[in-house]
Amino acid sequence: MPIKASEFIQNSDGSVYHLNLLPENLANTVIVVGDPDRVERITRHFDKIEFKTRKREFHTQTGYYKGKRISVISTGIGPDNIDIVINELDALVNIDFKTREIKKEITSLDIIRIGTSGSIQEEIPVDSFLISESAIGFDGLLHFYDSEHIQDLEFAEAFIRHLDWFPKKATPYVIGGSEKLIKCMEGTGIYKGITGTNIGFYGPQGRVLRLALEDDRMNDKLASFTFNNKKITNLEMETSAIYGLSKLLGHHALSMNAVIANRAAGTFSSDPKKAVDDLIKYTLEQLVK
Ligand SMILES: O=P(O)(O)O[C@H]1O[C@H](CO)[C@@H](O)[C@H]1O
Ligand SMILES: O=c1cc[nH]c(=O)[nH]1
Repeated sequence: MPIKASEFIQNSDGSVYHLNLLPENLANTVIVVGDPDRVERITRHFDKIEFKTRKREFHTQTGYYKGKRISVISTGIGPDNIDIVINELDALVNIDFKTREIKKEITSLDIIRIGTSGSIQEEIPVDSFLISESAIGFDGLLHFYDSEHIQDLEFAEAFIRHLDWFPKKATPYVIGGSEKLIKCMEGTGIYKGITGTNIGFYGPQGRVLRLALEDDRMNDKLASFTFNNKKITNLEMETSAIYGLSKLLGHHALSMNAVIANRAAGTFSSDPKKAVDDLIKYTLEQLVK
């Protein structure tokens, strides 16, 4: 049965609604970044760019790095955008754009996020790199999908108890990153940890400018929580949603974080652009090693 016009939406040229892409425009290795300007900062290292498009915050370039075909796509900020990006990436490989039916053979993408993040552990300094071994989502997105079978429910329950989590906030969910991609990306001096994904940059990450927080001890409690000897290391705004939707759809996903803030120490990188550029170069090299 073809998927209805209101559910799987194609533009007049046949491309998918928000990303503006046709299946042939996408490589099977996809780098996702928050900032649209970061797309070019990645593809300037490419040997060749074969395709470029942009719509809203979703900028895409596909090309070759040392012979490997890679697409780079910006997601903009937040898990709501990730819902769009991962569903449309999956549609590009797993829905037939002519018949609008789900394909019999499912294709698995490698999806690597290169993002910025704030450390909540004092010993993880600014300008370091961190691989998100798993993610804890405070955003609630995954609960709209049939997803309990892929969540680490025990971890989430221990977390809720430790933080005395306010029940009007979304229930936290925990999802692992791709083992295959962790092996590909790990290296000397690269931290590994559990990344907290937040629905905002200020209050949801415990930042206070003029507004009081529901729990002003939240970041201390986040930092002191341990589960199976693992700690929550850093906060950002996309990884749990990427991990959750990718796992449900059968894709491999991993987040690489440039730590630009250290929340425990109250410090911020003096050159965040350099930290991101260094992480871009590292990640590209690991993909072709
Ligand atoms: O640098 P990017 O990839 O945008 O990631 C981080 O930076 C943004 C907030 O400044 C959020 O998107 C957060 O996840
Ligand atoms: O502290 C930080 C830094 C970058 N991105 C975030 O979401 N938080």
